[in-house]
Amino acid sequence: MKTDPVTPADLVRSVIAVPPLARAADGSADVEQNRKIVGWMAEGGVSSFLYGGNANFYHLGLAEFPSVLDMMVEIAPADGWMIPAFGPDFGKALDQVRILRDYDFPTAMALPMNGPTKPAGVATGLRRIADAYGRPITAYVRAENYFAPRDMAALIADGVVCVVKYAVERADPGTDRYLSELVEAIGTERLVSGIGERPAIVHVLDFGVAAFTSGSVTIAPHMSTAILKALKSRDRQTAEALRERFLAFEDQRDAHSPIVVLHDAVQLVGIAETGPIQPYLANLDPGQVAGVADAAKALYEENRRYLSDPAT
Ligand SMILES: N[C@@H](CC=O)C(=O)O
Repeated sequence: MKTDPVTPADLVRSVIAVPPLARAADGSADVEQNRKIVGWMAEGGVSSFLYGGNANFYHLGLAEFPSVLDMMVEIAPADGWMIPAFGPDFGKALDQVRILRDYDFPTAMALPMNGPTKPAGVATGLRRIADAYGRPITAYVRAENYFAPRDMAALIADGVVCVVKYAVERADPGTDRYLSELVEAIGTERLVSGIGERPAIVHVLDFGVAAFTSGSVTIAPHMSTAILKALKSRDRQTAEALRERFLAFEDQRDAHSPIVVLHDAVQLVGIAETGPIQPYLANLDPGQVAGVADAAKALYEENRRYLSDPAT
């Protein structure tokens, strides 16, 4: 498992997978099923695994936190970069990074707080959390002006933040003044696109961000890895043709909850038993299952076809 400090090169060596967290029927994190998920992605060229939103870390309590971190260490591939998350509120974040100090993860991600915040307060909070952790943290922005670009530049310059995951959704990802301001303030080498395959091409090729995170890579790791490869060689046409195959599944995720659909889809296609999702989320409603299963199986099948013949 990677334990040395994060460098810009780490961000581009693999798609940064954001997998679900499989749980056993009793609700405990299931080591063997999570190992299967990681192993499947590793076969597809993935070596970076971020346990954050899709693993529903938002609702992970303090008491369970160490056992889930232990599991991440246990299932990490030899060359794997495992990134846990903490938060989203400041108090839980501080408590969790005190636990994280006992582990060798080189960074951990601050989940974005979807509640009362001010940009200056977020900047101060991230600085205090990183101080308590004693290591640089990964920042995650999902909402316009969550933090000020100039504050983020200072946090990076001071070694407080080592990666920024950008996930503000736009109808047209090519029109994004906040992202432009962020690029202007912090550059691109520590900035990753954080909304999966859909906006990744525009973020990487047009805004210059370094790489991208993905949930659907859990279903189709070989094709997602191929998108990263195409982006690295600035082959937009290949990247777009591959991305097209993800969209029906991404539509299901957008329609019913990206986290829940991914969690249940991994089981529906037979990669692993993901089991019950932690409240306050809930598994798919019965009426949603058929549509999700169809789209997930189609994506999984596209990946299998790609694997047997990348030219198709
Ligand atoms: N939210 C995106 C990327 C992960 O953070 C996804 O699930 O595809």
